[in-house]
Amino acid sequence: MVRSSKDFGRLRSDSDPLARVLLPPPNESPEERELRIARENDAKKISDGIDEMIRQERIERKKSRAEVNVLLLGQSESGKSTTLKQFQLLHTPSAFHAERIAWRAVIYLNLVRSVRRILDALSPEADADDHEDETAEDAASVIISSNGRPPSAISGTKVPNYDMYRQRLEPLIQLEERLTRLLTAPDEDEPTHLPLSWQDHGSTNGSFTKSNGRPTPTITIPQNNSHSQSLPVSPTTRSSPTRTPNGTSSWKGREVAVHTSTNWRKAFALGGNRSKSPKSAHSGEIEGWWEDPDDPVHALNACAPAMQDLWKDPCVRQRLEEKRLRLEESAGFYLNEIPRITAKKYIPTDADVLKARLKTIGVIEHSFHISSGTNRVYNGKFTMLVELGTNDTPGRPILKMVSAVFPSPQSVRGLRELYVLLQLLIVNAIIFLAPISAFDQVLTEDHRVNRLEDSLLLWKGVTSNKLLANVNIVLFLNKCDLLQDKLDAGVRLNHHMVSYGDRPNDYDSVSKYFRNKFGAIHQSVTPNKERELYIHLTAVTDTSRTVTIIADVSTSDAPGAIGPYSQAIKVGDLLFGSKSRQRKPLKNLHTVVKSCGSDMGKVVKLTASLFGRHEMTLLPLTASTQLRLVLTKPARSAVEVSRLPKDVLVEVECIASLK
Ligand SMILES: Nc1nc2c(ncn2[C@@H]2O[C@H](COP(=O)(O)OP(=O)(O)OP(=O)(O)O)[C@@H](O)[C@H]2O)c(=O)[nH]1
Ligand SMILES: [Mg+2]
Repeated sequence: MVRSSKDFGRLRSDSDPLARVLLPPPNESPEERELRIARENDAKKISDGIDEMIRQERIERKKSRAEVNVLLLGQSESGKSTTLKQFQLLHTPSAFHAERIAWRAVIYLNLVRSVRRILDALSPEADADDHEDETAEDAASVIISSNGRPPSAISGTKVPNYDMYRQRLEPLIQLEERLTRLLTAPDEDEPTHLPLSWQDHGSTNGSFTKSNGRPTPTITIPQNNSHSQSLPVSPTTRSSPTRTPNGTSSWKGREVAVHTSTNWRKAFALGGNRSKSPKSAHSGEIEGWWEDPDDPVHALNACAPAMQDLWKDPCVRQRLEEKRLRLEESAGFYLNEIPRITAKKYIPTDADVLKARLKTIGVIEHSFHISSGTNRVYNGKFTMLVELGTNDTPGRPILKMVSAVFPSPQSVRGLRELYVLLQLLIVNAIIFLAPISAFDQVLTEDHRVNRLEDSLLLWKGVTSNKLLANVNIVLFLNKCDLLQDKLDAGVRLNHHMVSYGDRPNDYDSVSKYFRNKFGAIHQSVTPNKERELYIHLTAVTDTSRTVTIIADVSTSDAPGAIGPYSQAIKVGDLLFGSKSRQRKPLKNLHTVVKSCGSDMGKVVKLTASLFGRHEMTLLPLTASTQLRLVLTKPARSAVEVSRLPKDVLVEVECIASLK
């Protein structure tokens, strides 16, 4: 018997509530039907296009072999995974978009964790902890003082509604546990393996349990021992230790980390087989997880008003301020966007995915076929970016791995990782990330160590390494956006780093100081005095800024090259402002394009990208000037530049002179 698609639709709808939603309206006229079918065909075309792009990328990936290996290094939360995501967004956008839905669970968990951190910080038990901790911290302040705690943190603003908030938000505490289990559930390929409970991991601290001979992801639960080598718990300024209301320590404060050698995205797709393709976002297809009563979105959605009330409560904010718990700086901060994130049909945006925090354990690698650009090194070649998880084995594995350029045996978890690590033997370039906003933060695993000082030590270890003497190094002084906010909020660098002295506490001076400091360390310890160091001031969560830098990494003449040190500084100045720039408003954008145009033959690269500031700087142009344009609106080419309205102001900066 031949059935029409309508029949199939009706049959499917009996068992599938989603299909019912997709059924054509009962009294559809022939014209409406035609329109609907045309709409559906269009949607299918878009969807097929995406599938084809993904397929092509896969084929490309299989055909090519990695020819350029870039290693991402830096302390935990320095931004390595985020940089990887930016590369992915730039070079394999379809794959990036295809994974957006899977990040929903991580974003939910990040949001729920922020709420719980507030509740924990407001709890009466937290005040008792502050009493205990302060003595330890004061004693521990050596060269760089750790995060001092003001007396107001101990007895300060009371939050009259605390109990009410705790009660209204109780479902979120359970949701946190559920999401953690979901995220750390084993692959679908292992249907017989039950999700591991947190108790199973209590003492594993990143070790792996085997199921059917294969590794399964674990929740890493660091110990609170200050000398332990375990993971940092808190991403930002130290927060109160996590306690349950009765004061016993809780697993819930621990950061979730999933080993990357498993197909974690599959595990992340909420609802298993009911997980939805991002196609639906483009085509308007309705495949709603919101129809599933078990989906976490319902608990979140129901708690959204309570979350909003908590976050908007002036007493709460005052108390957090007193405790110096700056959640805005935290990894995975979504509290300012509660209604959007908790909406039933929420689909993460690119920016949401970039902000999402999931700790990396093990080795993660992404390969890109870089076909744009004119340089002879990267053009048409396959580039592999490798991130080394920092804390999965005791004893700072980065330094161990890098100094041996080979892992310790226990850090190799399978053939795939072994393969990746073998690739490291032929590493061409290192991107080292140092989050310079962290100057007032301490490592969670050791409250005596300032995070920035830890980065400097790591930097020294990497740059002094003899085996890496001929590897180009690109330094990302990262989280500049947070640095700027912090300095604007009046946090003083010299309170935490005495060597800064009485220099001005503004962004330009501070960033210059850090550039010089990292540069000087490299200069003094590098075994290869000829090696060029490329330094960028970055905010890798910001796509428009990072794209420009990534384009530089991918298109310069030497592997990993961005340009000589002095040149890179100017790139940073461009992105974040420099006193030395001449400022001159420009009335007509075409003038800029024209004046560039006359030198076009000599212009090596003309880059344009989104930039949020309505101002411009124009340095004198000469016949041998390389130009960079940073626009107030998105634009990807000079052609687009000339199409912008005449009154749009741009920033133009000379970044180097051609030899
Ligand atoms: N505001 C801001 N946030 C950033 C920046 N770079 C990274 N982040 C955020 O910081 C958090 C940590 O970044 P990751 O990329 O996960 O850090 P990582 O170095 O991979 O950390 P591990 O996997 O633990 O080694 C994420 O939530 C990022 O979104 C930045 O420049 N600015
Ligand atoms: Mg990571």
